Amino acid sequence: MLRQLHGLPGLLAALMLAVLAITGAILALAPVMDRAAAVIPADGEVSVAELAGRVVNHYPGTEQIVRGASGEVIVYYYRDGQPGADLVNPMTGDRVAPYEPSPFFIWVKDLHRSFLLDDAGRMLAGTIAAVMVLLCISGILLLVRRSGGWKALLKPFTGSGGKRIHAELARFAVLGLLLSALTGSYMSAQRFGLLPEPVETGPAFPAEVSGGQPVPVATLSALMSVELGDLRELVFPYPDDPQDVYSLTTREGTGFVDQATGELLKYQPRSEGSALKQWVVSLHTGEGLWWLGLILGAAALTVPVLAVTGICIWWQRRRSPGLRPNNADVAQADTIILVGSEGNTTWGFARELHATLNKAGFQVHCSEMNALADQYPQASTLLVLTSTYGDGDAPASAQRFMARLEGFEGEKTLKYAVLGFGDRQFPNFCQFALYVDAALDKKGLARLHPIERINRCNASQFSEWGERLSEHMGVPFMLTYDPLPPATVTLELVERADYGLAVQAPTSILRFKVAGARQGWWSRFLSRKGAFPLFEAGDLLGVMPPNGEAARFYSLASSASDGILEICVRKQTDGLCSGYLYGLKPGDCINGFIRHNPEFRPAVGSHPIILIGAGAGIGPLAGFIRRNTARNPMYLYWGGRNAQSDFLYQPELGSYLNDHRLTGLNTAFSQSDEHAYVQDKLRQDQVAVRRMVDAGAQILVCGGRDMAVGVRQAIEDILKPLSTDVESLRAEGRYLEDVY
Ligand SMILES: Cc1cc2nc3c(=O)[nH]c(=O)nc-3n(C[C@H](O)[C@H](O)[C@H](O)COP(=O)(O)O)c2cc1C
Repeated sequence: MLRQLHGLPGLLAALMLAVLAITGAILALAPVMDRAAAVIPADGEVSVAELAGRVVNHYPGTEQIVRGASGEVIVYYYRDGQPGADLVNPMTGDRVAPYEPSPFFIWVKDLHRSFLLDDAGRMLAGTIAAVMVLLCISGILLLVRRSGGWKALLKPFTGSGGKRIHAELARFAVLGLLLSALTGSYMSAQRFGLLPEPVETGPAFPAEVSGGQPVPVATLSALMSVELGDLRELVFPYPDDPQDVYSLTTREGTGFVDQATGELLKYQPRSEGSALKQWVVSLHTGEGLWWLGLILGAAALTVPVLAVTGICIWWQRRRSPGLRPNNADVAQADTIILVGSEGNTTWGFARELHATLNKAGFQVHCSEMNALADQYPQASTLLVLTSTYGDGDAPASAQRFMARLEGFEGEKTLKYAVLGFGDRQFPNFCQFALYVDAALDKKGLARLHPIERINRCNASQFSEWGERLSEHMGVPFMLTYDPLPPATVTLELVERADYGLAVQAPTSILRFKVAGARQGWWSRFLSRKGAFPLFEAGDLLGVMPPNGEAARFYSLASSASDGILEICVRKQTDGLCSGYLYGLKPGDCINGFIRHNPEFRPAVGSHPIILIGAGAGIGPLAGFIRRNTARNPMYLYWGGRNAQSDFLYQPELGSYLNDHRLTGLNTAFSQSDEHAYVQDKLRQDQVAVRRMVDAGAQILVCGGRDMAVGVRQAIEDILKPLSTDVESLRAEGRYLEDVY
């Protein structure tokens, strides 16, 4: 909000602000030049009477003497019937120079006051001054936020480029700009009647004047008691009119002086309103305060630079979609997301992460990697999402990251996780993310979670990473983001098989007819919008829940060549989408799309495949077995609750065993006499499992998170004698998990 309040008016008014500022800076020179040209006597050295006496000696036709705000003395006179004005030396009354206001300054003043547009322009200038007040106040608050508090306002700023220049200049200039803007707004408001303007009528002409013989002006007692420094103007009486008087205006007020007696007649002190107005004018123009004028002028000169850098910042922010309006401040954030991106797709994932963590109650700051701050005082978690380009090079928004990391003084308590985005087709898959992970480790930061790499923006890999991150951060949340909104097709339920009701694990195998699916080469050839893509068991079916929430993903238990689309769904308590699917009757239709998941597939070849799952996790495993027409050795370990109630795929598995698509089946039922879980069966079978792994077996695990943790532990124990472990198998692509 604060940022919009600062940015939007700034953008709109940038050009006009620059005009006002530059002309203001030029005008600020006028008092300095006036002062430089003037002869200024010391305080108390010259009285108005002495000055007037000296001037009259040189200018017998003097009409008026004016003392400018910068101390210069101007005499207006008539000579040979012609009016004239000279700058004079108050010590002698001599002419210093003819008084000719510079046409250039007059033009600049008009431009400054009204954009050369009279009243309409004056109103516009007044509005711009008010916008400037708003910009200054919001800018000060942004500076405070950026520095991490009022006390830190004078500390060096972090950041680089335009942002840093903008912040540093603003810190230098903001008070001067605020003063100019406030006084300018005040003057405009008075001029247009928004604030009361003091009316200075002056005293009425004196009813009684001595009318005596005029005496020399230098001897008039009322003028002798006024110091030159207090004089504003002295207007002389008409020559040869004894009834006329001198009109004297000083800093304090206005009065009349009898030209024969020297007496002060009818003095009227200046009103408070008028004095205030004069002060405001001086504070705005620097008149009489030449040093303030210089400061204000210097501050005004920063405005064009602030406008240009402000526009650059705004443009950069628009181009970096990850910088969200609800982005927490560096100084306050407990979680930092840094994004390395060239084509902006990684920003989409970062946005989802940012929004999800925000919802989960974290104070999240998200920025590009190039904007790595020197420190994050409140942060405990640093999440880096980066793509890779070229030969393992940094993407555009991360090119300065490594250099900035050298100066990074982050807390050693800051824990980090790196998520790489790349493409396995490149030889250096997510190489830059690997470099970043190693560099952060070298810097002494602790890993919150080991680096993971996402191939071709795979949405389900991202969701799975989110699950593991959620575990590490100790707060439940789900990441669902699909960079390309999928084209859905309508699927009609043709058959369902229900299990598990008796053991409170209602689970259904749902089989859909794929409307619009085109199989084989013809499908590929046509491959037009709306055609259903080919799919394999282990791929994911994305289902849009009826209330329009984000898609939920279900592992496919069939391949396109099976002629049916099959999923296995366990109805979750309060599960929005699982409840929706579980409630379908044959003939009902849903909208779905395919998300390929090539990461979760049995390897081709003759090495044994060990399939491990529990509950509905059997779906893709059953699909793999169905497709095992080559009769490669395939073993299934599966856990349910009770053989009589939720033995999913029991008839199919029997027939797969019979035709040797399945080599061995080992089941565990937790609500039977044996009270066993699938990991218990693995341990019982550990010699066989170890032998298979030693022979190059691949393990695929599918099911709930708790089951996966138990299985991992069991396999870890089983592998101990082999001097290998789950992580090594995982790195070789021999331990795959599809966990939810
Ligand atoms: C020219 C080019 C070079 C790439 N080089 C690599 C690479 O070396 N390693 C890699 O894993 N991915 C590479 N990629 C894939 C991108 O990292 C991947 O598409 C990523 O999702 C892009 O994210 P971004 O749009 O946020 O930059 C490359 C992509 C392009 C277009």
